[in-house]
Amino acid sequence: MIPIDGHPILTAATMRAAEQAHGNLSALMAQAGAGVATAARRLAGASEVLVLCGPGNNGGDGYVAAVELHVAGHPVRVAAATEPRTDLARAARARWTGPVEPLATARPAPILIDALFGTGLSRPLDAVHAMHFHRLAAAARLTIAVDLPSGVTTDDGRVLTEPPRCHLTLALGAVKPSHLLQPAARYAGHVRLIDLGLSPASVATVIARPAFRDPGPDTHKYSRGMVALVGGAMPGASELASIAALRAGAGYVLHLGDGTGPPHALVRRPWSAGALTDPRIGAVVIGPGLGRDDTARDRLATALASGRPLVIDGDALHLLDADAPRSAQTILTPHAGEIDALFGKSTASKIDRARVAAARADVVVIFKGPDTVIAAPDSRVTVSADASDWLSAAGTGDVLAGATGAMLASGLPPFEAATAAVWLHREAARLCGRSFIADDLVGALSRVR
Ligand SMILES: NC(=O)C1=CN([C@@H]2O[C@H](COP(=O)(O)OP(=O)(O)OC[C@H]3O[C@@H](n4cnc5c(N)ncnc54)[C@H](O)[C@@H]3O)[C@@H](O)[C@H]2O)[C@H](O)CC1
Ligand SMILES: [K+]
Repeated sequence: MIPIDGHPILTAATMRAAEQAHGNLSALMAQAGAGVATAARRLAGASEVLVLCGPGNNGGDGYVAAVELHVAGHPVRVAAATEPRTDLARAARARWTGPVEPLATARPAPILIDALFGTGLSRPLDAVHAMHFHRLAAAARLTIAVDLPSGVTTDDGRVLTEPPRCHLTLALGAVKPSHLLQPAARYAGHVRLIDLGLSPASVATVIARPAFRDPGPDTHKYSRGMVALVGGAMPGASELASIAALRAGAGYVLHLGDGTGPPHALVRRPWSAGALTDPRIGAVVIGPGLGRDDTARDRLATALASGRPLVIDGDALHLLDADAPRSAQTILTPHAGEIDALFGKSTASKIDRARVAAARADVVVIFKGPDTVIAAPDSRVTVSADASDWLSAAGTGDVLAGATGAMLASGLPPFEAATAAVWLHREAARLCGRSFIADDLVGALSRVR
């Protein structure tokens, strides 16, 4: 049971390919079931465990876990709605010598293990089965999902049948997209990986603590990174982004636009057509508070023509031509509405949409949300889940844009800069606790760094 940070994300198809390449599915199931049993014993104390087993190999993992718990002397019962239908699950079922209670009449236990369906789920659950799954979960103190909470898809975060909210999901062999993507992810609770030794390769990974560029004895303010923030109609937003860039670690932040006041570390200059020609500018951030009028349009055109690495956010995303050729490294920071507006609506998974957008616009995309997906044109993807729900407040996007500018100006390549900023922003939100405002989040950036 290990943390998932930095681990590859596999779809159901790539998972099956990894299993086939391994060759010994029976050994994999034995390992998976043993891993589930070990985790359950660690968390259950002396409490009784009830394992719900489905018809496929997810159910097979459940039977193996039940046998392992029994052998270890742990009180355990099994319930199922249907007989096993795969050879592996039948073999696992045959090794369970205790009774199998019908799901509909199963007695609750304090610890519930959901081994009904995993990566093979192809349609909604039978309504009566779903009802009893909820009944048993409501009576349990702890619900542990094997591989996935039964009812969610594997690859795109969809919910076919609403499962109970599990406390823990044990991802078998690899993390799957639905462990991270909403709405499925909210049913998984904490996600931990059970390593099956598959070492699968994937260009998609779970976000991990980044390698920040910390200052050294030879560092000066420009080498730490100079960020220019292009202001506009609402200077409050671009100032917030400016201060976020400073707090995220930029050595010098220039705010180009109107506005006065603290902090005095922020250098303020009025906007001019030549404002972005300073060769020391390592990143330009444009969009927070820019407005969408002709002035905004002119400023965006100047920024795009400047050849400086760019972070394009907020209003600037509404003025951008996604298909125009790029003259510089570019990071876009759209939320779902902005992705729709820029690239058209789609029912594809958030990971696929971010990837398609990045390739089409030849940019790094930070597709924001409670499940933020960062994608590069070369199809690398990293997903940040478990963000604080309290980030749903005005100004938090401006803070991310500023932090992204700081990371880009520090010399990190765009994909790494975007990843570092998203991680920093998420951790800052964690430090802030509840009911914080964007200004608090800015302060927390320093504390996380
Ligand atoms: N990843 C690994 O290395 C290993 C994974 N294991 C486990 O195997 C499952 C996937 O098993 P599979 O048999 O392919 O699918 P499920 O058990 O999820 O589904 C069973 C079966 O049921 C049918 N079905 C689909 N949806 C429904 C429905 N709503 N109602 C009724 N029946 C349904 C369909 O025919 C499915 O095939 C994976 O998650 C792991 O838990 C192994 O342990 C080996 C190692
Ligand atoms: K399950």
